[in-house]
Amino acid sequence: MIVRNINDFTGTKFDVDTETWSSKRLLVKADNVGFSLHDTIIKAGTETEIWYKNHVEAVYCIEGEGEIEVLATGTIYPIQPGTLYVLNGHEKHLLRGKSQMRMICVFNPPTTGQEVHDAEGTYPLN
Ligand SMILES: CC(=O)NCC[C@H](N)C(=O)O
Repeated sequence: MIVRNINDFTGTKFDVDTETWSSKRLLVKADNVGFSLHDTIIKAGTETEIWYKNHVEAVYCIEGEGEIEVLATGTIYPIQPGTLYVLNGHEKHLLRGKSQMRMICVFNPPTTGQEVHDAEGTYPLN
């Protein structure tokens, strides 16, 4: 059994900060549970281009407002608390935070916990 508290992640190597988002990786590959679980903040007024070609990501918004644009189609979905989106087609997308958003993210396969997006918006397959 694993029991953790988000407060214990602040400033650790599993607390990753970038220009447009920060993310605490609460469960990672080394935990051997088959997925990773992240508590992510999308910063207000930001846009991030993302393409998880090696992962499926499920994202559940619990705070804030924003939108996701699917680049292949131009379709825009609003995001608000209670919205879930799942990138089960590895969709390349733009994620926009209108206000600061807090998202609970699940990755399969799991991340190591240190990932930041490369030039394509991708995380490597570890
Ligand atoms: C929602 C999203 O994809 N944000 C980017 C960061 C990612 N969730 C992560 O925690 O690595």
